[in-house]
Amino acid sequence: MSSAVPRGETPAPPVGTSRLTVLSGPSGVGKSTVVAHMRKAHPEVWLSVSATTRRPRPGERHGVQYFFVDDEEFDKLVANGELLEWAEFAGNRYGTPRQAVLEHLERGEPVLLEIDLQGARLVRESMPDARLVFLAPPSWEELVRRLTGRGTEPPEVIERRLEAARTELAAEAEFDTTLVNTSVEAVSAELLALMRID
Ligand SMILES: Nc1ncnc2c1ncn2[C@@H]1O[C@H](COP(=O)(O)OP(=O)(O)OP(=O)(O)O)[C@@H](O)[C@H]1O
Ligand SMILES: Nc1nc2c(ncn2[C@@H]2O[C@H](COP(=O)(O)O)[C@@H](O)[C@H]2O)c(=O)[nH]1
Repeated sequence: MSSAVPRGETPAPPVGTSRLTVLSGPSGVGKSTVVAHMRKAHPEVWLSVSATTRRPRPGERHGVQYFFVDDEEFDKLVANGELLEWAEFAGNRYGTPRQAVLEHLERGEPVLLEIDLQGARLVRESMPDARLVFLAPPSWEELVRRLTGRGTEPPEVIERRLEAARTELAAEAEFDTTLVNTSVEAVSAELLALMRID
């Protein structure tokens, strides 16, 4: 799949990583929606803010949903080893800032990464204690409905994301757990239970 080629990884950190949870799943399945719902009730769950070369969507703010950077800045983050993992997804690059993740893990806080399949694979290699959770749609048709209905991407980008989704759905067995996002409330509770948060 041309839009989803693993690109980058840096060495394993020395801290305990058992409080690290990685949430992946196809674009539009509802990862951000579930995480936002969960964090409303449990703000103690620390969510990593990724860097991306994607343009902000209406309402997205630098430092909140993402650190929006240009190609040159992203190159520097990679060159300086500042990313725990990074990948190209549907024409843009995305990466997890390393330092903040390690600091929160060192404090023993629950840490959540919301990243794509390639990133999840890289985290599994560098931090094998991390818990990998796959968020699946109730059906392919519902995934298409959600991604299209969100209205944030033009048709050609939706096509690229759906192409990536086929690969991601085929990789579900690589994850420790699958949660099916039929209900945001139910799946948020399941995720909290997996993270052992009351
Ligand atoms: N359980 C659900 N039932 C119905 N609609 C849902 C559900 N969960 C999320 N949605 C809707 O699906 C759309 C996509 O959700 P969201 O943006 O959270 O997906 P995502 O997995 O974070 O996508 P991406 O990977 O592209 O960032 C949104 O319009 C959201 O409101
Ligand atoms: N490998 C990584 N993937 C990431 C990261 N941050 C987000 N993502 C994933 O990218 C796609 C597209 O996101 P969108 O906001 O443009 O819809 C989605 O699967 C995200 O989970 C990251 O740091 N690394």
